[in-house]
Amino acid sequence: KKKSNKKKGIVYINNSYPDNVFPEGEWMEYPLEVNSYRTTDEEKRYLDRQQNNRWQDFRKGAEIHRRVRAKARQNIRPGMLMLEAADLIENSVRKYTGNDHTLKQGIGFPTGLSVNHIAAHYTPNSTDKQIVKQDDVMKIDIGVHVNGRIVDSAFTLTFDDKYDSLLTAVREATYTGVKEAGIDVRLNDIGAAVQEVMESYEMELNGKTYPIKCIRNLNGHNIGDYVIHSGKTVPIVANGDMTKMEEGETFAIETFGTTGNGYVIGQGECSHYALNQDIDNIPLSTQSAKNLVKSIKSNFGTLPWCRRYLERAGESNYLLALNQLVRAGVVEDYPPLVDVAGSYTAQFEHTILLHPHMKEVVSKGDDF
Ligand SMILES: COc1ccc(Cn2nnc3c2[C@](C)(O)CC[C@@H]3OC(=O)NC(C)C)cc1
Ligand SMILES: [Co+2]
Repeated sequence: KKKSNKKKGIVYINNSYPDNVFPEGEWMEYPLEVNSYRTTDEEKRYLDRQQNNRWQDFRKGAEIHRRVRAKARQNIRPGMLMLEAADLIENSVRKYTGNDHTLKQGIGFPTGLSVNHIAAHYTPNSTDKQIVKQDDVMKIDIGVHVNGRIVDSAFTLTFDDKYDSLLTAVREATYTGVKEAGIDVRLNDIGAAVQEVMESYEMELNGKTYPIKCIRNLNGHNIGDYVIHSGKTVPIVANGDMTKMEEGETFAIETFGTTGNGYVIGQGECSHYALNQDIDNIPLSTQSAKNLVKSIKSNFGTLPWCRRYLERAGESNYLLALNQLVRAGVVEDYPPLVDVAGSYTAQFEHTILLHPHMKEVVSKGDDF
């Protein structure tokens, strides 16, 4: 008799998909007729089938992502601690993946809950007393990974419809980026198309009119196995980058709109970190630093993590050693990225898969 894998409160997603075939995302034609002289449609489909396990991993992660973000939208409310909001999201991912931050499947990166002028890379540390407020513009950026295939998708949550034109501007700009993306498309052209849509919007707030700008130093990015940012950045303004997207690549297409300067700087207490690649021969001066690297490698590998996850993995009094690792270049720190105080920033993001024959918006849902 098969041992039931139903531990208390865990609903493995596999029970819903016993044949391990997961729902496909939204299929889109490529904008450019991909130079088909290279391969026939038959060859393209054959090529695609070779990566089926990889595509299934992304689709499983995306199905979990849709369920988790729906729960977030239904349950996050003003008056709640940011810590409670983060736990709600992270426990939901853990419920569907049945593990806890193993390298097999689970949380893909720290749950982003950046509000208002803070655009990205904020998640509460354990001592954080911040409360969700009625007027907040909260960017909920959730990562789910299955075998290192990271689904990176985000939306902006508000509790007041006065921000709706900012959210519409960013949602339409992200949809434009998703539509323009494709094999052989130049990254610059995506940025230009996004910028044109974003900057055609304005927001009326407390009797003042704000033009909506792109945050020009935030970008989308390609995604590698266990690597959230694997080298290519997708600009959200025209930036002259003639690099092309390539077949088989995975991209996080994200745009950020703002009523502020349209430029972010790193500021405030850091929560987000990730092991850098090729760090094995960087000399470490203290035993505590050496022990901490071992713990980070075995818990997260090169996946991004935050202080709460390190504590959950059993580390304490780690801050001095962590700062040594950051100074040595072994660990990268990602402080909160902020526009000017008093400004409002919004984000929408999807993960897209560049199959040989078609583009799949794998994180697409009926919400965005
Ligand atoms: C350490 O935890 C993380 C989590 C997610 C990412 C994924 N990412 N990589 N770059 C970015 C991102 C975010 C979090 O999506 C949003 C914006 C940011 O864009 C950007 O251009 N940033 C600078 C180069 C200025 C990276 C690290
Ligand atoms: Co993201």
